[in-house]
Amino acid sequence: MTGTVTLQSGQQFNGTWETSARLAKGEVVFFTGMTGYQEVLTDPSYAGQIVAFTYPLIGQYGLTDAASESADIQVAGVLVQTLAGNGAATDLKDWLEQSGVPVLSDIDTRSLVHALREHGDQWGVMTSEIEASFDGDLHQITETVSTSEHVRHGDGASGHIVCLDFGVKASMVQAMVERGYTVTVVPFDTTAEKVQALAPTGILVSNGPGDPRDLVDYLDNVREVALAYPTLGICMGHQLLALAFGCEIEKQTYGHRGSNHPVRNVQTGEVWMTSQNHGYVVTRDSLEETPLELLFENVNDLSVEGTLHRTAPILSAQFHPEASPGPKEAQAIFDRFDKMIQQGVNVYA
Ligand SMILES: NC(=O)CC[C@H](N)C(=O)O
Repeated sequence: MTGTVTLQSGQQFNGTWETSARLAKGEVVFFTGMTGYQEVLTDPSYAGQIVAFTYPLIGQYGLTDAASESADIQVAGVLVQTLAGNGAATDLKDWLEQSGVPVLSDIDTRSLVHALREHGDQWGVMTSEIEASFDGDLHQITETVSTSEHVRHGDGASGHIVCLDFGVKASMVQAMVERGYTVTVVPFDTTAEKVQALAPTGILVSNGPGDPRDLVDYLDNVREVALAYPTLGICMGHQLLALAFGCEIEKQTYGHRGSNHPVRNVQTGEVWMTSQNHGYVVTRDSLEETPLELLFENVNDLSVEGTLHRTAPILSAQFHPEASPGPKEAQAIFDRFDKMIQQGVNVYA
C-alpha cells in the first residue's frame, strides 16, 4: 500500500505504508545517526514528532530491552528508506505495528532532508488512503511524558538526586545510579518546598519534548530549586535554566539530531563528539548580563552547548552526555556533577 508525507511547505514524498495506523501529524525532523533507532523512538524528547532517519537501513539489528529510553515508542510517525526486518522475535516493524505508530518506507530521505534543511523543520502529515488537514500545532506535551508519582532508582550512598522530569531518558538516571546515587524522579512541576522535603543533595533538570518557552510558568520554581542545590540541566533542562536566569531561546532552522555533533569546552579547548537531539537553542548574545557563562560551544555553528553559573554550582549541557545513542566521551559531565555534589552546597543545610 502506498502512502504520503506532506510538509507544510507543500512538498510531498511518497512511499510504502508499512503499518495499519493510517495517520500521523507532527513536526517532521531528521536524525543522522547510523545506529540507535530504538533509543530515538523511545526518547520522550521526540514525543509528538515525525522522525526521518537519514541512515538508509533501519531495523537491521533488532531490539533489546536495555536500549529503550522509556516504556513506549514516543514518536508520532517514522520515515525510513528501508525498513529492515531482522527475522527474529525482536522485529522493529512488528513493534511499531503493535504500538500503533505509522511508518512509511521507501521514502527518498535524502530529498526529504534537503527540503527540511532548506525550509526548516516543519509540521507534516503522514497518511494513507485518507484525506488529512494540517490542523493542529506543536503544543506543550510535558504533562503527557512527565511522571505522575515519585519513582526511586538505585539506593546508592553517594547522595540523593531529585530529577525534575520534563520527559527524562532512562540512561540519564542510570548514569547517576552508576555513580552511586539514589535518584528520585518527580513531576516536572514539583514545587521547591516539596523538593526540599525530599532532602536532595543534587538536582537534575531533565530533557524533554516541546518548546521550553511554553514552560514560563515553571521558571521561577526551576531557578529557586537550582539555586538551592548543585544542579545539572540537560537539553530541555539546560534551556529552562537559561530562561530562568534571563537568557533567550530561539528555534533552529533545523535541529541537531544525531550522534556526531562536535562540542568544544571553551575553558580547556577540549572537543567531544556528542549525541544531540534538540530544535531550540540558547542565543549566545543573551548570555551577557546574566549570571551564566558559556562553557561549551558547537564547533560547527558556534551555538551555545552548555553553561556554568558564575557563582552557584549549576552546570548545563545542550548535548546528551548519557549518549544512548552515540559516543560516550561526554559522560565526564556526570563526573563533574558528582564532584559538585560531593563538594556540597545546600542552602537549607
Ligand atoms: N532533548 C531535549 O531535551 C530537547 C529539548 C527541546 N524540546 C528541543 O527540541 O530543543
